[in-house]
Amino acid sequence: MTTTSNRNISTSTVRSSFLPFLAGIAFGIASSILYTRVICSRNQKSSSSSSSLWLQPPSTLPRFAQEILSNHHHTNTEKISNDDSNGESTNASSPNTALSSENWTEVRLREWEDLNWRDANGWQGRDLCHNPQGLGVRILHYYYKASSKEMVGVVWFGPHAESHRGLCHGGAMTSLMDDFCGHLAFLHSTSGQPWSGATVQVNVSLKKPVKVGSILRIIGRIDKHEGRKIYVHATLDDGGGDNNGGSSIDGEEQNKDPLVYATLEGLSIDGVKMSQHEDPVSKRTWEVEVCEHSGRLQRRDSGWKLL
Ligand SMILES: CCCCCCCCCCCCCC(=O)SCCNC(=O)CCNC(=O)[C@H](O)C(C)(C)COP(=O)(O)OP(=O)(O)OC[C@H]1O[C@@H](n2cnc3c(N)ncnc32)[C@H](O)[C@@H]1OP(=O)(O)O
Repeated sequence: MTTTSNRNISTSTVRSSFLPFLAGIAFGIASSILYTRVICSRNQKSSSSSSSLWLQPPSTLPRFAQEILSNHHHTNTEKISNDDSNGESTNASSPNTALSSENWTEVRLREWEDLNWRDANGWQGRDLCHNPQGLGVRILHYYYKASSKEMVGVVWFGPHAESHRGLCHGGAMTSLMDDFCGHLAFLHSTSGQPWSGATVQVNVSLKKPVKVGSILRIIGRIDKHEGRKIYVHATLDDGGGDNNGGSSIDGEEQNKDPLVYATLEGLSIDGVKMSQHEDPVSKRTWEVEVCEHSGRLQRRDSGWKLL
């Protein structure tokens, strides 16, 4: 009797202490599920709200960019030449009038577009300003006019160029200026040495903050060529006019002066050999051809013909 009642007591004691234990475990599991769900949904919300940060450049470009792109059609289907002066007008003109001429050539370097070729030929990363997947400052197009030593580009300032909230680093604007100065010098090199030249001075005046997501215009020219020194002046602006691609309320096109964000006084040195590589890639030259797809004049590096 005593043994049975002891057993009953101990069974009920075990039950009474085990049940709260089970309830505790169940509560723990339920709270951890709830916690995980709350955290997950928070993360989903934050990732979906921050996903706008990872947007690529808009598909509809501002009017000035559309004009730059559409005014460079060329109907000639012959190969032009690999000489700087051939196939291009000798009439120097101001940047704005020159933009409507057909003598600008789109600049295309293989290492900007063909990332497999880039990886296979000695580059170790991605170009700061020309990475097609880049989210910092990205030059979408460069056009060059040899006769007037001018270049114009369409630039997108992506989320990785940010410094102050919603605004871009001055360094992003300066990187762009450095690139512009270097490429203008590479395009106008008279040293006769292929693949040579370097930017040595970039004096950039930052005039106005650039918002993340902006699409702006970079436009400039070689001012002076003294010996090996190439002096470049450039402006980063909004292209003027109605930059949203629309028109004014009464339907008339607005014709505003460009809003200037930065200016450059730069210096490049012609004929500097920056790469120690001795291979066909480092001996590339420029070739001007008509693109068989777009019918536009293009200035391509001869690397497009290499394996
Ligand atoms: C066809 C395919 C094309 C492909 C294109 C690909 C594009 C890629 C490119 C993209 C580009 C993107 C942009 C980039 O990222 S370019 C990369 C960033 N730039 C650099 O890293 C350059 C660093 N600097 C140097 O390495 C040396 O200074 C160099 C090598 C340039 C000197 O060089 P070198 O030893 O040969 O020159 P020198 O000493 O005989 O001097 C010669 C003259 O120059 C004058 N001087 C020199 N430095 C300065 C200075 N700081 N300010 C004012 N003046 C200067 C000097 O007084 C002298 O003048 P003078 O006494 O004769 O009057």
